[in-house]
Amino acid sequence: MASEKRVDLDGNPIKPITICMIGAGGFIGSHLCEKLMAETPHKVLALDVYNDKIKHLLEPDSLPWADRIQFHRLNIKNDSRLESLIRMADLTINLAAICTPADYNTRPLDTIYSNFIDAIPVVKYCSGNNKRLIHFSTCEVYGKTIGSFLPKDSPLRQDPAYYVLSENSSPCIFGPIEKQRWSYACAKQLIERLIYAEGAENGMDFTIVRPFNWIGPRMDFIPGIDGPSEGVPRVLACFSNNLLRHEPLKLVDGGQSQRTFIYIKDAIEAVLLMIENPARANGQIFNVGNPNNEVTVKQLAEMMTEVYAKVSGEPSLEKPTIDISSEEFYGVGYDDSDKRIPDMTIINKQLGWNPKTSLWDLLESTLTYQHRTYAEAIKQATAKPAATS
Ligand SMILES: NC(=O)c1ccc[n+]([C@@H]2O[C@H](COP(=O)([O-])OP(=O)(O)OC[C@H]3O[C@@H](n4cnc5c(N)ncnc54)[C@H](O)[C@@H]3O)[C@@H](O)[C@H]2O)c1
Ligand SMILES: O=c1ccn([C@@H]2O[C@H](COP(=O)(O)OP(=O)(O)O[C@H]3OC[C@@H](O)[C@H](O)[C@H]3O)[C@@H](O)[C@H]2O)c(=O)[nH]1
Repeated sequence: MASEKRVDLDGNPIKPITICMIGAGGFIGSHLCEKLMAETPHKVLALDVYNDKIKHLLEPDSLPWADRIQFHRLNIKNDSRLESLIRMADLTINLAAICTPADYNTRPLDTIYSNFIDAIPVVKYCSGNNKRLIHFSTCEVYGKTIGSFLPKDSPLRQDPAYYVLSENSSPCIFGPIEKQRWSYACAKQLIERLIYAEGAENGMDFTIVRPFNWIGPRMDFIPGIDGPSEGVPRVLACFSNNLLRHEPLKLVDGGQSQRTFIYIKDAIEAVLLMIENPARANGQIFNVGNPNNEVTVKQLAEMMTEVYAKVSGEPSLEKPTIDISSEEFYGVGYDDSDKRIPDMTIINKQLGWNPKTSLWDLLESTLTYQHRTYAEAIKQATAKPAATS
């Protein structure tokens, strides 16, 4: 637990602060709250429309950190309490967003409002009240790699200069407007520019985080169990759902896109360093990812199938994957990032941070959690229709 002796990276004692965390009830928020409660003396004002993923931190009242976390159920679109909560805190962390790709092309208005318009008051209140802001952006702001425009057989595709994504030098390359997939990336890019401008013109203290596919327990939902049956979560939950239901994993356009996946617990270490080392983090944009964990989506599906068989003790299907077109899976207007390797130079220099967990290990702990949490509920849900017929 928190001790007076905790020091920052420059050896100065860390003073307890109050954090206004918007979107605290989501995947990343729940892990960040857990870390802050278990390992620091900081207080959290946790804002969200939901609190299911942090219930274990809020109840019972006898929890050792009960007086350091306070949940406020509110929608930042239309709640006048927002400014006073930001004013009560030393630091605001904004995680609130629509951030599932299935929504970007089917609900582009909600996506743009959520990621740009709704974030504007948060930036304004922080700037106007001289409060520090840590804002969650995304690796999607890079869009496609320069290399993806080269001929397929060009040797330059192997040159990192054509695909490694660097905060201060890589361009942001999106598809045409009719490819509404990019509504999210574009809204995130504009809010980054607004925050950067508040820093440049009005001296606001800010840090921008660009997460590269953070994954782990409590990510999204399992359709039909703790989310809508027709809902499409991000790939970890889609594939977990298929494995739990003994269905083949669906590979969008053959699963050739590449991603680097990082364990949520590694990534949260980086966020804690940003929180506690403002002098090193202010004014920075940080990639947070694990460049060593790169796979194609097809390779991810194969590895998840193998790991799930191990942790569940159930044999895998003879044909564990099937191909599906992006139009059938996501609808019209979908497009994809081809490859995402984060440059780690800046975060390494400023915060001395490096990711640790291999893809196999993070999948093993995550799929153990998925199996323990959902296997029984799925069994019951799938048994029901048979029992009533
Ligand atoms: N998980 C990743 O790998 C990843 C990658 C890139 C970017 N990000 C960014 O990180 C942030 C958090 O992502 P996450 O994975 O935890 O997503 P999440 O959907 O689990 O969490 C977002 C939370 O924000 C809340 N929220 C949304 N709109 C709100 C509103 N108007 N008022 C109050 N609360 C609201 C939601 O209820 C949810 O609990 C997002 O900004 C996302 O764009 C995440
Ligand atoms: O069942 C599925 C689901 C997804 N996929 C593919 O898997 C890849 C990864 O999909 P995800 O749903 O995790 O989302 P993406 O990596 O494309 O975007 C994510 O990136 C970072 C964040 O900003 C967001 O959380 C989200 O936009 C995509 O190529 C997608 O087409 C499948 O092949 N099958």
